[in-house]
Amino acid sequence: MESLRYSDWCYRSEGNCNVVIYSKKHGRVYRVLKVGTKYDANGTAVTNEDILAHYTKQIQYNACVMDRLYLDYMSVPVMKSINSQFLAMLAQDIESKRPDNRMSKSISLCPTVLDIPDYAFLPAPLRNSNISSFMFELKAGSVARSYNNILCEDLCRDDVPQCTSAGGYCFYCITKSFLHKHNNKRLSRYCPQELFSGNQSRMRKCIKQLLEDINCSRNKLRIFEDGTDITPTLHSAEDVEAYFASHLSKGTNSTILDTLTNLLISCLTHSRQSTKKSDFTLHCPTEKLNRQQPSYLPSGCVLEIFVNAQNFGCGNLEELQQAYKNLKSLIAVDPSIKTKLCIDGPYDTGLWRLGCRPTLPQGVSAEVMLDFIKVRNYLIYRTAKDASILITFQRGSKCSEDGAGAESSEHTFTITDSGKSQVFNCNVTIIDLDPKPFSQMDRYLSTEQKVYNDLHQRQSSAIGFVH
Ligand SMILES: O=P(O)(O)O[C@@H]1[C@@H](OP(=O)(O)O)[C@H](OP(=O)(O)O)[C@H](O)[C@H](OP(=O)(O)O)[C@H]1OP(=O)(O)O
Ligand SMILES: Nc1ncnc2c1ncn2[C@@H]1O[C@H](COP(=O)(O)OP(=O)(O)OP(=O)(O)O)[C@@H](O)[C@H]1O
Repeated sequence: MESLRYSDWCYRSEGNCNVVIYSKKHGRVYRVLKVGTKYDANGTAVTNEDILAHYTKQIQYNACVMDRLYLDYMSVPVMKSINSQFLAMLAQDIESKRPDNRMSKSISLCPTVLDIPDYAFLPAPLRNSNISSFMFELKAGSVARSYNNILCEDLCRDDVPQCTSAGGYCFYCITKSFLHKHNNKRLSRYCPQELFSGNQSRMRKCIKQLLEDINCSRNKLRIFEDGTDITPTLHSAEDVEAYFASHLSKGTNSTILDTLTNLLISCLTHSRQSTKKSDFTLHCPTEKLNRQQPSYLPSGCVLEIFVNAQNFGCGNLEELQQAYKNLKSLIAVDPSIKTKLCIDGPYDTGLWRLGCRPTLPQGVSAEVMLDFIKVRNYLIYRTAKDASILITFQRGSKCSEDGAGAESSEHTFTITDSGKSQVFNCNVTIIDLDPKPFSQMDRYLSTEQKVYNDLHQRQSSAIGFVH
C-alpha cells in the first residue's frame, strides 16, 4: 500500500460516476468511484468487495475489448491500494471544489482506486515544466447510429442546412434538443457530423464553433491549464482569445482562435502508426456488423479510430430491440443465461474478446448467441459514444518566423498562420472507456425509440430540411 502525502494531491474533475484527483509530482491521476451510481447495487452504498469487482471488470474490459479498438490512444488502468485515512481527508477537502450539479453522489472510501497516467501533462521526454501545459477535452459524441437505413450522415449532408442550425436533424442533435428544453442557456452548435465529416472546412468550422460556444449549454469542449479546469472562467470567444493571447502568437490575418483551431485539427487528423494490431475479424458467422471504414479520414488518426469503434452501433434498431427482448425473456425464465453469456463480464472471455472466435457456451443456442452479439455490440457502441478525446499540448521551444528548424515527429506539430509558424509538442489520448451495464438497455432503447420517432416525423413532413 502506498503512503501518500495528502498535500501532493488535487481535485481534477468528475463525471457521473467517478471523481478524478491528480498529483503533479507523481504524474498520475487516481479515479475514484462514487457511491450511488448505476454501477452499484440499486444505487445504494456498496461494499469494498463490490468496488474491487467493479474495478477488475473495468480493467478487463479496457485490456481485452477496448485495447483492440483504441490501440495506442488509450492506456489500461491499474488498481492501486491507498490509505483510507488519506482518502477520507481528501474527500473532505475536495467538497468545496466539486460542482453543484455533481454533489448528489459522494466518493467511495474504498481504499482502492484506479491509477492512470495524467494526460493533462505531456509524457516526460516532451514535457517542459517551465511553461503552461494545456489539455483540451472533447467529448465528441456519436455519428454511428442508423435507423432502418436512414443514416445520420444522410440527414446532415452538405446540401442541407447544418444539423445544429435549427434544433437538430441527426440522432445526436435531436437528443440534444430534447435535453435543451430544460435549460435557458444558448445551445452549443456542436454537431459530431461536422467534426467527423473529413471535410476540412466543415471540421475547421466545427472546432471554431466549439471554441466560440465555450459557455453554451451542452458544449462538449473543456480546457485545462496545468491540470486545472479553466472552462468556467471562459464566458465567450473573446475570453478564449484573451486567455491564449499570452501563450500563442497569431498570424497577421488570423486570430488566436484560428491558431487553436488549426492546432486541434492537426492533432485530430494526424495519422499515428500504432504498435498494436488494429485489424481483426469478427468471428460470429451470422453477425451483420456494418464496419464501414471512414476512408474520408486519414488512416490511424484519432477521429478515424473513434468513429470505427462507434460502428459497433450501426445495427438496425428493430433488430436490436427484438434481440434484447428475446434475451430478457430468456433471462427471466433462466437467470443462469446471463452468467453463461458473460453479459456484464467477465470481459476476458472469448465472448467479449474482439478477434477471438466465440464458442457457444453449454446450453446456449446459436440464435441466443446471435442475440447476445447484437446486444454486446450495442453496449460496446455505448462506451464508444461516451468516450472523450484529450489533446494535450505545450509550445515547443523551436519557434521561428518561417517554421525552419522545426522537428517533425510523432508529437511535434508546426502550425503556420498567415506566414507565422509555431511549434507545439502534443499528445492525443482517449479516456472513459468503461463497460456499460446490461441493466441500462431499457433506458437506452427507449431513448433511441423516441429519437427515431422524432426523426421519422421530421423526415415524413420534411420539416427538418426547411430553413
Ligand atoms: O445517457 P446519455 O446519452 O446522456 O450519456 C450519459 C452522459 O451524458 P451526456 O449525454 O454525455 O451529457 C453522462 O455524461 P455527463 O455526466 O453528462 O457528463 C455520462 O457519461 C453517462 O455515463 P456514465 O453514467 O458515466 O456511465 C452517460 O450515460 P450512458 O448513456 O453512457 O449510460
Ligand atoms: N487520465 C486522465 N488524465 C487527465 N484527466 C483525466 C484523466 N482521466 C479523467 N480525467 C478528467 O476527469 C474527468 C472525469 O473522469 P471520467 O471521465 O473518468 O469520469 P466519469 O464519471 O466516468 O465521466 P462520465 O460521466 O463522462 O462518464 C474527465 O472528464 C477528465 O476531465
